[in-house]
Amino acid sequence: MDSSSTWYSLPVHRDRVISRFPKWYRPEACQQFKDDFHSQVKRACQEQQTRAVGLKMSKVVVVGDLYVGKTCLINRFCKDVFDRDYKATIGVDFEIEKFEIAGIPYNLQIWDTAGQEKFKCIASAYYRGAEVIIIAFDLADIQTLEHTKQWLEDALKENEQGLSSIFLVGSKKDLVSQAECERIESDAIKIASEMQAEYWSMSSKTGENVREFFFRVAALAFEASILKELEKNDVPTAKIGGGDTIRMDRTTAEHSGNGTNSTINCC
Ligand SMILES: Nc1nc2c(ncn2[C@@H]2O[C@H](COP(=O)(O)OP(=O)(O)OP(=O)(O)O)[C@@H](O)[C@H]2O)c(=O)[nH]1
Ligand SMILES: [Mg+2]
Repeated sequence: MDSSSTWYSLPVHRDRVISRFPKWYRPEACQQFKDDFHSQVKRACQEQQTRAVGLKMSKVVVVGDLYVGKTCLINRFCKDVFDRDYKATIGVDFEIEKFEIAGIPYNLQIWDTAGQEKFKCIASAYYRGAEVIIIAFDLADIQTLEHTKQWLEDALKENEQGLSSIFLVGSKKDLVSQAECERIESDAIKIASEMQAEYWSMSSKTGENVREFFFRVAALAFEASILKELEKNDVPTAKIGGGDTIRMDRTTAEHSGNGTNSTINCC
């Protein structure tokens, strides 16, 4: 059996089953203020009419300054570990996470990119086809928040505007007081709304909000994928039941299932 079929044949872990729509972090910092799946999506899942979504892998790209904690965030969610020692990402890595959402199998390919300037050339080559862009900054280092707009701009150069869901993440919540966190959050939420991003604060050290965040990412990406699939074969109508609008795009996501984890180095 080759590595591409190995990850696929693994069963979905009990801890990756999402049956209820995951909530936002702060209502004023979320782009999709609703507490259930889209009616069309629910119907498609109940009738097992989700077409290729169960076979699909959605691409998530995590970007941000060096040392903000991107690798730790992914490792906390995917492996439930935290490493105090800094090991810079050289180029890019990825992890594949298998979910079951509303009874349908679904996979996220989570790309961890290097924040160091000298590796940017290679990391940016992997931004393309991102269904989700996560921009991370360090709550204990305000300068890293100032750089987030540039990271988003770079990621969007490789992706069509409006087609990727965007999340702004403040990391290392354990390093700041509650009062400090709230002060930084109010600035971050303003930036997030300019970016049309959903905002979250979290800590990879304590694990606070990490699982909740990735569940929210998975559920929103899953919903967007199903709507895209349904729209492919349907008459192109902009409005559907309940007055919800389906986005009318035709882009196909990049598929690259060559293992559960890989490192690509550069320069
Ligand atoms: N206290 C605390 N430290 C953290 C947290 N997340 C990451 N760190 C530490 O911050 C340092 C950098 O973390 P990484 O995850 O390697 O940072 P990165 O963004 O992947 O860095 P590059 O790969 O160079 O882009 C490490 O020493 C981590 O232990 C956190 O939530 N709390
Ligand atoms: Mg890293």
